[in-house]
Amino acid sequence: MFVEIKDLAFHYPNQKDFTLAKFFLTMEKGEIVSVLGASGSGKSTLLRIICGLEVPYSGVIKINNEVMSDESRFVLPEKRGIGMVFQDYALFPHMNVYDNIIFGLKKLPRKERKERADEVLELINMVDFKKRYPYELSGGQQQRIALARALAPQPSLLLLDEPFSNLDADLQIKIREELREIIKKAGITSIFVTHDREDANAIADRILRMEHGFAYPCTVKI
Ligand SMILES: Nc1ncnc2c1ncn2[C@@H]1O[C@H](COP(=O)(O)OP(=O)(O)OP(=O)(O)O)[C@@H](O)[C@H]1O
Repeated sequence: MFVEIKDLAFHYPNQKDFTLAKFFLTMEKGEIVSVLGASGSGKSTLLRIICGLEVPYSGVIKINNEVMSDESRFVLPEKRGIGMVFQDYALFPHMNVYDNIIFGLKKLPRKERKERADEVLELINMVDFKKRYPYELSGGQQQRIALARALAPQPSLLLLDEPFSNLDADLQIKIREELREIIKKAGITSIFVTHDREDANAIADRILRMEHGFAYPCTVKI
Protein backbone atom coordinates (compact mmCIF):
# COMPACT_ATOMS: atom_id res chain seq x y z
CA MET A 1 0.00 0.00 0.00
CA PHE A 2 1.26 3.45 -0.86
CA VAL A 3 -0.54 5.27 1.97
CA GLU A 4 -1.28 3.57 5.28
CA ILE A 5 -3.03 5.43 8.06
CA LYS A 6 -3.84 3.29 11.09
CA ASP A 7 -5.85 4.02 14.20
CA LEU A 8 -5.27 7.77 14.01
CA ALA A 9 -6.68 9.85 16.87
CA PHE A 10 -6.45 13.54 17.58
CA HIS A 11 -7.92 16.14 19.87
CA TYR A 12 -7.36 19.88 20.16
CA PRO A 13 -6.05 20.80 23.63
CA ASN A 14 -9.03 23.06 24.33
CA GLN A 15 -11.67 20.53 23.18
CA LYS A 16 -13.29 17.88 25.33
CA ASP A 17 -13.96 15.36 22.54
CA PHE A 18 -11.63 13.77 20.05
CA THR A 19 -11.81 15.42 16.63
CA LEU A 20 -10.57 12.18 15.05
CA ALA A 21 -10.97 8.73 16.55
CA LYS A 22 -9.82 5.45 15.06
CA PHE A 23 -9.29 6.81 11.56
CA PHE A 24 -8.07 4.19 9.08
CA LEU A 25 -7.19 4.67 5.42
CA THR A 26 -5.07 2.69 2.96
CA MET A 27 -4.47 3.81 -0.61
CA GLU A 28 -2.81 2.41 -3.65
CA LYS A 29 -0.40 4.51 -5.69
CA GLY A 30 -2.24 6.87 -8.04
CA GLU A 31 -5.58 6.44 -6.30
CA ILE A 32 -7.86 9.43 -5.56
CA VAL A 33 -9.84 9.13 -2.33
CA SER A 34 -12.43 11.62 -1.25
CA VAL A 35 -13.24 12.23 2.42
CA LEU A 36 -16.81 13.45 2.53
CA GLY A 37 -18.24 15.05 5.66
CA ALA A 38 -20.30 17.92 7.00
CA SER A 39 -18.77 21.15 8.22
CA GLY A 40 -16.93 20.53 11.49
CA SER A 41 -16.55 16.77 10.96
CA GLY A 42 -12.76 17.05 11.05
CA LYS A 43 -11.78 16.99 7.36
CA SER A 44 -9.32 19.89 7.44
CA THR A 45 -7.89 18.61 10.72
CA LEU A 46 -7.22 15.25 9.07
CA LEU A 47 -5.28 16.93 6.23
CA ARG A 48 -3.33 19.08 8.71
CA ILE A 49 -2.30 15.92 10.58
CA ILE A 50 -1.30 14.06 7.41
CA CYS A 51 0.91 16.90 6.23
CA GLY A 52 2.48 17.32 9.67
CA LEU A 53 0.96 20.62 10.81
CA GLU A 54 -0.64 18.89 13.82
CA VAL A 55 0.75 16.13 16.02
CA PRO A 56 -1.66 13.19 16.44
CA TYR A 57 -2.59 11.80 19.85
CA SER A 58 -1.96 8.26 18.57
CA GLY A 59 -1.78 6.24 15.38
CA VAL A 60 0.57 5.61 12.47
CA ILE A 61 0.95 7.44 9.15
CA LYS A 62 3.09 5.81 6.47
CA ILE A 63 3.69 7.07 2.94
CA ASN A 64 5.52 4.87 0.47
CA ASN A 65 6.59 2.55 3.30
CA GLU A 66 8.17 5.39 5.26
CA VAL A 67 6.82 6.26 8.70
CA MET A 68 5.83 9.94 8.80
CA SER A 69 4.33 9.76 12.25
CA ASP A 70 4.03 7.15 15.00
CA GLU A 71 4.74 7.03 18.73
CA SER A 72 8.49 7.41 18.23
CA ARG A 73 8.89 9.30 14.94
CA PHE A 74 7.58 12.58 13.58
CA VAL A 75 8.74 13.83 10.16
CA LEU A 76 8.52 17.63 9.78
CA PRO A 77 6.03 18.97 7.19
CA GLU A 78 8.71 20.20 4.77
CA LYS A 79 10.35 16.75 4.74
CA ARG A 80 7.16 14.82 3.94
CA GLY A 81 7.01 15.63 0.22
CA ILE A 82 3.30 16.39 0.39
CA GLY A 83 1.57 18.95 -1.87
CA MET A 84 -1.46 20.94 -0.70
CA VAL A 85 -4.19 22.84 -2.53
CA PHE A 86 -6.24 25.03 -0.20
CA GLN A 87 -9.76 26.45 -0.35
CA ASP A 88 -8.51 29.92 -1.20
CA TYR A 89 -5.71 28.77 -3.61
CA ALA A 90 -3.18 30.83 -1.57
CA LEU A 91 -1.32 32.10 -4.64
CA PHE A 92 1.23 34.85 -3.96
CA PRO A 93 -0.49 38.00 -5.29
CA HIS A 94 2.75 39.89 -6.03
CA MET A 95 4.20 37.08 -8.15
CA ASN A 96 3.24 36.14 -11.68
CA VAL A 97 2.10 32.63 -12.57
CA TYR A 98 5.58 31.43 -13.48
CA ASP A 99 7.13 32.70 -10.21
CA ASN A 100 4.27 31.21 -8.20
CA ILE A 101 4.97 27.83 -9.77
CA ILE A 102 8.75 27.84 -9.37
CA PHE A 103 8.49 28.98 -5.74
CA GLY A 104 8.72 25.40 -4.47
CA LEU A 105 11.49 24.46 -6.92
CA LYS A 106 14.27 26.66 -5.55
CA LYS A 107 16.58 23.68 -5.01
CA LEU A 108 16.58 22.79 -8.71
CA PRO A 109 19.07 24.33 -11.13
CA ARG A 110 17.56 27.23 -13.10
CA LYS A 111 17.18 25.32 -16.35
CA GLU A 112 15.37 22.38 -14.73
CA ARG A 113 13.16 24.76 -12.79
CA LYS A 114 12.03 26.37 -16.02
CA GLU A 115 11.50 23.01 -17.71
CA ARG A 116 9.38 21.71 -14.84
CA ALA A 117 7.29 24.93 -14.74
CA ASP A 118 6.66 24.61 -18.49
CA GLU A 119 5.74 20.95 -18.04
CA VAL A 120 3.09 21.61 -15.38
CA LEU A 121 1.74 24.63 -17.30
CA GLU A 122 1.34 22.31 -20.26
CA LEU A 123 -0.42 19.75 -18.06
CA ILE A 124 -3.03 22.32 -16.99
CA ASN A 125 -3.19 23.80 -20.47
CA MET A 126 -2.08 27.31 -19.43
CA VAL A 127 1.29 27.82 -21.09
CA ASP A 128 0.25 31.25 -22.41
CA PHE A 129 -0.59 32.57 -18.93
CA LYS A 130 2.82 32.46 -17.30
CA LYS A 131 3.38 36.24 -17.24
CA ARG A 132 -0.04 37.00 -15.75
CA TYR A 133 -0.61 37.93 -12.12
CA PRO A 134 -3.26 36.13 -10.03
CA TYR A 135 -5.61 39.17 -10.14
CA GLU A 136 -5.60 38.88 -13.96
CA LEU A 137 -6.98 35.32 -13.81
CA SER A 138 -10.48 33.92 -13.30
CA GLY A 139 -11.27 31.83 -10.22
CA GLY A 140 -11.04 28.61 -12.21
CA GLN A 141 -7.68 29.60 -13.72
CA GLN A 142 -6.31 30.50 -10.28
CA GLN A 143 -7.46 27.12 -9.06
CA ARG A 144 -5.57 25.37 -11.87
CA ILE A 145 -2.42 27.40 -11.15
CA ALA A 146 -2.66 26.43 -7.47
CA LEU A 147 -2.86 22.81 -8.58
CA ALA A 148 0.13 23.24 -10.93
CA ARG A 149 2.15 24.82 -8.11
CA ALA A 150 1.36 21.89 -5.81
CA LEU A 151 2.26 19.34 -8.53
CA ALA A 152 5.50 21.04 -9.65
CA PRO A 153 7.79 19.56 -6.94
CA GLN A 154 6.40 16.08 -7.77
CA PRO A 155 4.88 15.38 -4.37
CA SER A 156 4.40 11.80 -3.27
CA LEU A 157 0.91 12.70 -2.04
CA LEU A 158 -1.45 15.55 -2.92
CA LEU A 159 -3.99 16.88 -0.41
CA LEU A 160 -6.86 19.03 -1.62
CA ASP A 161 -9.04 20.92 0.86
CA GLU A 162 -12.37 21.89 -0.76
CA PRO A 163 -10.63 23.49 -3.74
CA PHE A 164 -13.96 24.43 -5.36
CA SER A 165 -15.56 26.33 -2.53
CA ASN A 166 -14.82 29.71 -4.16
CA LEU A 167 -16.08 28.83 -7.63
CA ASP A 168 -19.56 29.41 -8.99
CA ALA A 169 -21.70 26.33 -9.69
CA ASP A 170 -21.18 26.13 -13.48
CA LEU A 171 -17.46 26.48 -13.21
CA GLN A 172 -17.38 23.96 -10.40
CA ILE A 173 -18.81 21.26 -12.67
CA LYS A 174 -16.32 21.99 -15.45
CA ILE A 175 -13.34 22.15 -13.13
CA ARG A 176 -14.25 18.89 -11.36
CA GLU A 177 -13.75 16.90 -14.54
CA GLU A 178 -10.60 18.79 -15.43
CA LEU A 179 -9.14 18.29 -12.00
CA ARG A 180 -9.63 14.52 -12.07
CA GLU A 181 -8.09 14.36 -15.54
CA ILE A 182 -5.04 16.41 -14.52
CA ILE A 183 -4.42 14.44 -11.33
CA LYS A 184 -4.80 11.10 -13.12
CA LYS A 185 -2.47 12.22 -15.90
CA ALA A 186 0.11 13.26 -13.31
CA GLY A 187 -0.42 9.90 -11.55
CA ILE A 188 -0.31 11.50 -8.09
CA THR A 189 -1.98 9.75 -5.16
CA SER A 190 -4.50 12.26 -3.80
CA ILE A 191 -6.83 12.83 -0.86
CA PHE A 192 -9.58 15.28 -1.53
CA VAL A 193 -11.83 16.55 1.28
CA THR A 194 -15.24 18.02 0.62
CA HIS A 195 -18.75 18.43 2.04
CA ASP A 196 -20.18 18.14 -1.50
CA ARG A 197 -21.09 14.61 -2.57
CA GLU A 198 -21.28 15.61 -6.25
CA ASP A 199 -17.65 16.77 -6.06
CA ALA A 200 -16.67 13.55 -4.34
CA ASN A 201 -18.52 11.41 -6.90
CA ALA A 202 -17.01 13.22 -9.86
CA ILE A 203 -13.41 13.19 -8.69
CA ALA A 204 -12.73 10.24 -6.46
CA ASP A 205 -12.09 6.58 -7.19
CA ARG A 206 -13.37 5.86 -3.69
CA ILE A 207 -15.22 7.79 -0.99
CA LEU A 208 -14.90 7.75 2.80
CA ARG A 209 -17.70 9.29 4.80
CA MET A 210 -16.61 11.17 7.92
CA GLU A 211 -18.94 11.65 10.89
CA HIS A 212 -18.01 12.92 14.35
CA GLY A 213 -14.37 11.95 13.93
CA PHE A 214 -15.10 8.44 12.63
CA ALA A 215 -14.70 7.43 8.98
CA TYR A 216 -16.86 4.90 7.18
CA PRO A 217 -15.98 3.44 3.81
CA CYS A 218 -18.62 3.70 1.08
CA THR A 219 -18.61 0.54 -0.98
CA VAL A 220 -20.29 2.28 -3.89
CA LYS A 221 -20.23 5.89 -4.96
CA ILE A 222 -23.21 7.77 -3.57
N1 LIG B 1 -7.38 25.19 16.11
C1 LIG B 1 -8.47 24.62 16.64
N2 LIG B 1 -8.64 24.59 17.98
C2 LIG B 1 -9.70 23.99 18.52
N3 LIG B 1 -10.70 23.41 17.83
C3 LIG B 1 -10.59 23.41 16.50
C4 LIG B 1 -9.48 24.03 15.82
N4 LIG B 1 -9.65 23.87 14.48
C5 LIG B 1 -10.82 23.22 14.32
N5 LIG B 1 -11.38 22.94 15.51
C6 LIG B 1 -12.63 22.19 15.75
O1 LIG B 1 -12.44 20.86 15.31
C7 LIG B 1 -13.59 20.37 14.63
C8 LIG B 1 -13.21 19.94 13.20
O2 LIG B 1 -12.81 21.10 12.45
P1 LIG B 1 -12.31 20.99 10.92
O3 LIG B 1 -11.92 22.35 10.49
O4 LIG B 1 -11.32 19.90 10.83
O5 LIG B 1 -13.67 20.52 10.22
P2 LIG B 1 -14.04 20.45 8.67
O6 LIG B 1 -14.75 19.17 8.48
O7 LIG B 1 -12.83 20.71 7.84
O8 LIG B 1 -15.05 21.68 8.54
P3 LIG B 1 -15.30 22.69 7.29
O9 LIG B 1 -15.91 21.86 6.21
O10 LIG B 1 -16.25 23.68 7.90
O11 LIG B 1 -13.98 23.30 6.93
C9 LIG B 1 -14.62 21.50 14.68
O12 LIG B 1 -15.49 21.24 15.73
C10 LIG B 1 -13.80 22.74 14.94
O13 LIG B 1 -14.53 23.69 15.67
